[in-house]
Amino acid sequence: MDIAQANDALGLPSVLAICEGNGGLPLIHIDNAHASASISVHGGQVLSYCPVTAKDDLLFVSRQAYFQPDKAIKGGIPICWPWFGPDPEQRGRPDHGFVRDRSWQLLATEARVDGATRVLLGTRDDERSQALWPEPFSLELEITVGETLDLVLVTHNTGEAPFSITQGLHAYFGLGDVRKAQVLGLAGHDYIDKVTDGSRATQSGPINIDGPVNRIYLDTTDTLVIDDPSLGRSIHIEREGSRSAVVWNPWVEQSRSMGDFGDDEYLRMICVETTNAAEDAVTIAAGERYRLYTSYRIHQE
Ligand SMILES: O=P(O)(O)OC[C@H]1O[C@H](O)[C@H](O)[C@@H](O)[C@@H]1O
Repeated sequence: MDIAQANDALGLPSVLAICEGNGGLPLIHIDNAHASASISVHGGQVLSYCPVTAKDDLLFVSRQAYFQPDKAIKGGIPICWPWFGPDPEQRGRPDHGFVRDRSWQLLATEARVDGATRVLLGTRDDERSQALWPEPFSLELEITVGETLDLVLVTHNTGEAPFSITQGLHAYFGLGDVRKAQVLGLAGHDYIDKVTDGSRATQSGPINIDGPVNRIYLDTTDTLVIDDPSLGRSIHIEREGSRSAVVWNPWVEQSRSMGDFGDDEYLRMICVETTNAAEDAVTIAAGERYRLYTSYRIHQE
C-alpha cells in the first residue's frame, strides 16, 4: 500500500490519516469528537480505542507483539476466520485461520454526521487462501469509531456451493489487574473447557480469574460485562450473529511459552471473544452473506 496515495484517496482531514506503523505496516489513525483509535491494515485489526471520556485504552497489545508481514499481531482485535482455534482438519494449517496474518485492503472511509468515523476493510480469496481453503469468498470488516467501538464482519460466499465457517473477533481487553476482575453475563451457560481437554461444565456466578482460563461458552447472546475495579471501569460487549463466546487468559505457564507475549502480561489483559465457535459454526449458502456484529462500550466510574 502506497501511504501517500492512500491518504489522498481515503484520508479525512483532521479526523483520519494513514501512516507507517510498527515494522513499516500501514496504520490508520483516527481522532474524532468521540474517541481516538488505530487500526492496522495488516490483519484488519483494531489496535487501540480510547473514548474521550475514558482514562485508559480499551485494548491490550503485547509489548512483544510481532509486526511482520507474515505474522499475527498479539493484541487488539485479531480476526479469526474461517476457523476459530486449531486447524479443524488437523492438516497443519495455522491456528485461527489465515486472515489475521495477511494484508487487507482499505476500501472506504467516512466521517459521519454524528461525529463517528467509519472504516471499511476487505480481503478476498487468492492463491494463498485457495492453497489453505478452497472456497471463493469476500470478507468485509466495517469498523465504527464513536462513543462505542462497533465491528461488523460480513462473510460473502461468492462461490457456487455452501460452505461452513467458525470465526471470532478475538478482542484483547486491557485490565488493571486480572485477579480483581470479573466477567459477568455467562452464569448458567454450559462451556467447553479447553484447559481440561474439552470437558464440559456449567458456569455458576461470575467468572473469576485465578488460573489459566480457556473456555467456549455455548448458547449465549446476552450482553457480557467485564468488571475491572483496578481501572475503575466496566466494559460492555453486545453481540449479534453469535451464539458463543470465548474467555481466555493464558496465566503463568502459557505466557512463558509464547514468544510474542511478556511473562507478566497475563495480569493486564483478558480476551472475551464474540465468536461462532464449536457447535455454533455457521453455514453460508452460495451467494449469501453472514453478518457478525459486536459493540464495545466503556463505562468509566
Ligand atoms: O496465540 P494465539 O494463536 O493468538 O491464540 C491465543 C488463544 O486464542 C483463543 O482464545 C484460544 O481459545 C486459545 O486456545 C489460544 O491460546
